[in-house]
Amino acid sequence: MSRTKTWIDTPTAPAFVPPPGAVDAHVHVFGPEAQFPFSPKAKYHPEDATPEMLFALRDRLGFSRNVIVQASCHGTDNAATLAAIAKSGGLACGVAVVDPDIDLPELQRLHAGGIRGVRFNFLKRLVDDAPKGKFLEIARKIAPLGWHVVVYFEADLLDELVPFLEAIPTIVVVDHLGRPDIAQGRDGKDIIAFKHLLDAHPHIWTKVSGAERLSPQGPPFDDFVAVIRPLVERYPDRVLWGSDWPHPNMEHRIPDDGSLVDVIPRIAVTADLQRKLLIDNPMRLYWPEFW
Ligand SMILES: O=C(O)/C=C(\CC(=O)C(=O)O)C(=O)O
Repeated sequence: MSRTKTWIDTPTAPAFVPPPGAVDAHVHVFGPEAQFPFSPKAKYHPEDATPEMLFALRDRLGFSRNVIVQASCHGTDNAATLAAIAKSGGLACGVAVVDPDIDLPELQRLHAGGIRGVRFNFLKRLVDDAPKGKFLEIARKIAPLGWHVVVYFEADLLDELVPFLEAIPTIVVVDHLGRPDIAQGRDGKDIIAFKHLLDAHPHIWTKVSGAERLSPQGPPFDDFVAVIRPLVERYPDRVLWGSDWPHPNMEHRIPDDGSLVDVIPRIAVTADLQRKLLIDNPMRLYWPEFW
């Protein structure tokens, strides 16, 4: 598999200036492969996207902190994510991918390394299987540590996943809004179903991220803004935002991170909403000791 590069080295500086202390709550690191080889089961083979590159991007975009989410290309070996957190000087936390037989000492090691959640990935193009029963076992094990669960699925799976999401005993954060079809508009069936889910389950949060993946129109993402702004206003205390750098699998539509940041003030239109989205909500979840 040839290695793919899915990011711009020097993105545009955004016009929007995030408030001091803002958290970019969905990023990844890849490798470096020489030190942290990719999983034999990886479905893509990215170029190295190192912690140093991530921290330079964080500063360029005007953010203070990152949440590093273990990407599927590293499987359940969280070493690259942990190494990046360790290099961040306390400015990054992480979300791990773990096996169901993980024991308490290993969970405590991950906690000491800055992990605050686990991710369950349901995308068939990224993982071979997504065993709900085993995921629930993991969710029960991590709950006493005060961690939460991050779930990545596409809209066509939502109905089927509801009982599973209901059974998770922690906060659940849905990646990229459960990937609705934005072309359906703000009253489309995918968004209506997602609103029903959030209305009925106060423990379910969402990342209002992924404009570059979800918007058929592309920059400046007017279609995404029209559909997602009402959600930020409806669930102001349950939304997170992430750039998704280095944009895995986006080699054919590599986004400019500056243009993604400029979506923020259009979906969170007041200073109060921006503070909740970028500071209050992620800090409550990832750095509650400072909150
Ligand atoms: O990370 C993302 O936001 C999206 C991904 C990759 C991914 O999740 C993974 O590799 O674990 C995708 O849609 O290809």
